[in-house]
Amino acid sequence: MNKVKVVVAGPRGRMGIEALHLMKNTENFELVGAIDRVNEGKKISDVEGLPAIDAPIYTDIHTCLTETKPDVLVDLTTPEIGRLHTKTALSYGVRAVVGTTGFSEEDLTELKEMAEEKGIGCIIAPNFAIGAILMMKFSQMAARYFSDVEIIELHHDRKLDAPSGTGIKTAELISKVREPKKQGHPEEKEIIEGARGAEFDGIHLHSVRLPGLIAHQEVLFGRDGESLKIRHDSYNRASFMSGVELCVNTVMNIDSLVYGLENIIE
Ligand SMILES: NC(=O)C1=CN([C@@H]2O[C@H](COP(=O)(O)OP(=O)(O)OC[C@H]3O[C@@H](n4cnc5c(N)ncnc54)[C@H](OP(=O)(O)O)[C@@H]3O)[C@@H](O)[C@H]2O)C=CC1
Ligand SMILES: O=C(O)C1=N[C@H](C(=O)O)C[C@H](O)C1
Repeated sequence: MNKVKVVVAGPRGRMGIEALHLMKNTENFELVGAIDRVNEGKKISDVEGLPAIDAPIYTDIHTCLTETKPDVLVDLTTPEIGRLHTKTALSYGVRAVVGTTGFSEEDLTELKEMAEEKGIGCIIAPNFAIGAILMMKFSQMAARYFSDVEIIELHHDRKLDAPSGTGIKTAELISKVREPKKQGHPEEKEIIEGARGAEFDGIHLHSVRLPGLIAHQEVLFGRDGESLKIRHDSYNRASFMSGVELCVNTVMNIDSLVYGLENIIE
């Protein structure tokens, strides 16, 4: 069996550690390296808390990609560094699976062009959890009947970006089918700035950050005399790993950029 050779960026992070375990435990994946901003020259197994994998750690992505020659880079870092890693990987002809959130529309356009130019796959997935994908799909379905909707995303307080990638993706999917409208009272005023949350195409998005939370989202719909609430909860980061596995396998067989797992899971 030809194994898919993978490099993971962000191996000490909350998602990165889970991804290392996934690589170790999945028969057709071979972890050939990791990109970390510390631990240059060490093996993954030398770092306390990381699984027993002999693959080397690099601080420099260029050296890593040149020496390990991976098929796929899995990026689980921060918006700034993830953007740089993804562009670099594509420029080397390495496919990318990106879980990192916080990319702008311009970033997505640029990466799409790069992937097309190189004729290789790139998957940018704001959420890898199957339940979250269904939550987004169900919300899009409901928005055909309920044009009044508010999104509340709730995350742990170590999260850098707001709104979450999932919140933005949900608003994008809803806005494709929702009858355009400005919600709330036409003369509504914010007494404290931000009270009505962020707005995407007239859809209000609220971000909650609390210790103890992992990743949660509620999509609230209302119409005369009734309401509908669609909620998803990730209680651990293992919930994202079947999506990572699917993406690493899928990215090997596509030749352009896919933004969102809803385009892969029918
Ligand atoms: N798509 C999905 O389903 C999911 C996506 N995410 C996203 O994944 C990303 C990672 O999340 P999470 O694991 O919780 O975050 P963590 O903060 O736990 O991990 C981020 C990792 O990136 C590393 N990093 C930060 N800056 C740099 C840099 N300049 N160079 C190299 N490495 C760097 C950090 O290293 P250091 O410790 O040195 O700072 C850390 O190991 C986020 O964007 C998050 O939104 C999260 C969960 C699910
Ligand atoms: O930072 C997180 O934790 C998560 N980030 C992603 C997002 O921004 O939507 C996915 C998930 O919600 C967890």
